[in-house]
Amino acid sequence: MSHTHNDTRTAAIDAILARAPVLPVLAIERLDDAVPLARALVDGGLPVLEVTLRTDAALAAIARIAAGVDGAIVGAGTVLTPADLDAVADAGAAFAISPGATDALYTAAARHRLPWLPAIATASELMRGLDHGHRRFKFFPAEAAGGAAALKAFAGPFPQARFCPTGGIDQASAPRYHALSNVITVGGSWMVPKDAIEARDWPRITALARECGAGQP
Ligand SMILES: O=C(O)C(=O)C[C@H](O)[C@H](O)COP(=O)(O)O
Repeated sequence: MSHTHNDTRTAAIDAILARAPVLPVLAIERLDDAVPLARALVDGGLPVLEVTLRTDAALAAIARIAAGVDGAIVGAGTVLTPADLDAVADAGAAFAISPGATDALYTAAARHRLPWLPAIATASELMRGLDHGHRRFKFFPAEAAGGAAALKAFAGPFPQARFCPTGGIDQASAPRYHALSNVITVGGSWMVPKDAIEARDWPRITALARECGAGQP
């Protein structure tokens, strides 16, 4: 693969992820929640959304948000296979994120039009991703895999790599990641509590989203 293609891919991911300090990770059970939930987050200053493929409603939710929520940039999470990559692109996702990476996904993504963010948890996984020409990665599961200290340590040997840490992060721990130069944005679900979605308490979710941006440059 050419350098130009890799640089273009890196720039495409940066252009999306750098738009907000936090990337909400959503598991949408009721399809009718998709649009109001996305609107609540956009209103709270978090326009970039990761809808995980963990629920039956996920693909339709992505399609509805892509078509119906002004200002939202909706991507897909829990992309496990090349078939998932095709499915989320067809649904209208603007990007795709995986909780890890496989050779099959690296190969498929290299030919795919959709910007894709593979995940790593260790230096060796990161080196494999760099070998495939990637420079941007999800760091998952962030808190369990060493937290901000691990990402800070990656900056030494891997200065070209930047990350979206996700997994176990909350409002209290997010600043430790935001303080690192190799963090683009921080992913998580703390601003979308299950009980708030269940109760359709969209104002509460907007308020929690606003707190994610408070104190950000
Ligand atoms: O489903 C995927 O593709 C994942 O990678 C997992 C999610 O990103 C994390 O589970 C979100 O983390 P929490 O903020 O701890 O909820």
